[in-house]
Order: sequence, then structure tokens, then C-alpha cells
Amino acid sequence: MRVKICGITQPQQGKAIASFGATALGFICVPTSPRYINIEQIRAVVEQLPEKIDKIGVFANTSVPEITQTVVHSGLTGVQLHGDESPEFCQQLRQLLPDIEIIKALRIRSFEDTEKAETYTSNADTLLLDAYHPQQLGGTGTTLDWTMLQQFSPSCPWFLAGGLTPENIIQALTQITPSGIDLSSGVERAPGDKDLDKVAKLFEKLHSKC
Ligand SMILES: O=C(O)c1ccccc1N[C@@H]1O[C@H](COP(=O)(O)O)[C@@H](O)[C@H]1O
Repeated sequence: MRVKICGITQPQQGKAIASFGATALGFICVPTSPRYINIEQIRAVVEQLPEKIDKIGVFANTSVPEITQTVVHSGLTGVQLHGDESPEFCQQLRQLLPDIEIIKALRIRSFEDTEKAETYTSNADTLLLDAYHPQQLGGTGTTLDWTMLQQFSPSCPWFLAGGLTPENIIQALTQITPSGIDLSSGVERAPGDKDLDKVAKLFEKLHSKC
């Protein structure tokens, strides 16, 4: 299973989290987020990471040129679209960045939203389901109603996100079987400052489930 730890801001923390076994790290490219980092800061983290780990930039409601410029100059291997981007927007990006993984994030409030997720499967490589929050786009620590996802079986891989922690991860994974999990605020001391003890505990829990 893929394990993505998101909201990395510091090179040493990125390196340590990669060594614990994360398969992907995420960098918040949304300027209003307290976890925002710029191109130079992303590059400083990416340079410390093994080649095999996925490096995902998280964007929301921004332009195609802004995303392509960030990807080209920072060494990202994937893009997570966390706003109201349409399937056509994903398609446009895919044509310009054919070797970059396109992850479409959807904030789920109801069963109907899970049906909407299906409309992205031919234009995105991967889906990510996050919890809906009325004021914030992401990194909110809000959990989804996992029972709503028990029948969710899209024709592409998908990440479960939203309020996951070392404490609730096993409970989530006994109810549903995503292709990957994505954690941010559940493994940090403060926004953008990851708690390595919590990350270690997460991997202990995941290994105990195997
Ligand atoms: O983390 C942020 O600040 C953020 C800002 C804007 C869009 C997305 C953001 N984070 C994403 O939110 C989810 C869930 O986070 P959490 O585990 O509930 O804290 C995750 O996919 C982050 O990539």
C-alpha cells in the first residue's frame, strides 16, 4: 500500500520520513496554507530524497502555467489537484506533463460526491478522497464517514485522506481498502512541522497489521 505523508517543509524531516518507509511525500503549493513552501524550498527537500519516492505538489484552483512551472523547477513527480479543477483541466495538464502523476482530490460530503469522483478516472491517474470542511481546502484533520466508502471501487487507484492518525488508521483500514493512505495534520506538532515519533508510530501500526 502507498503511504503519503503530506505538508513537508523541512529537508531533514523529509529524509527521515522517507527512511521510515513513506512511498510519497507531499508539498503544499497553496499560498494560503500555513504549510506552503515555494519552489526553492521544495527543491531543497527533494534533493535529499531517494529517487524512488514520489514527490507530490499539492495545488488548488491555480493555473496550468503556474503548476507546470513549479513542477519543472522543483523536481516534483506528481501533482495533487485539491480544488475545483474539472476533468478537462486534468486532461490539459496531463497532455503538458505526460510523465507526471495526476492525483485528483475530492472533498466528500455525501455518497453523491463519491459518484462524481468516478467522472475523473479517465483524466487522472489516481483519486484522493478527503473530508469536506466548510472553510478550509485541506489539512483540516477532519475524518470522512468511512462507511460511505465501503462500496467505492473506482477504475483507478485511490488514496484515503482526511484526519488519519496513528490512532485511527487501523480502524479505517479494517473498514475500507484504499490503494494508499495520506496523512498530514495527524502526524505533526504544528502545521508544517512533522512529529517524527508520530510518523514512527504510524509505520509500527501499519506493520503490525501485515
Ligand atoms: O495541508 C494543507 O494545508 C492543505 C492546503 C490546501 C489543500 C490541501 C491541503 N492538504 C491536504 O489535506 C489532506 C488531508 O489532510 P489531514 O490529514 O486531514 O490534515 C491531505 O491530502 C493533504 O494533502
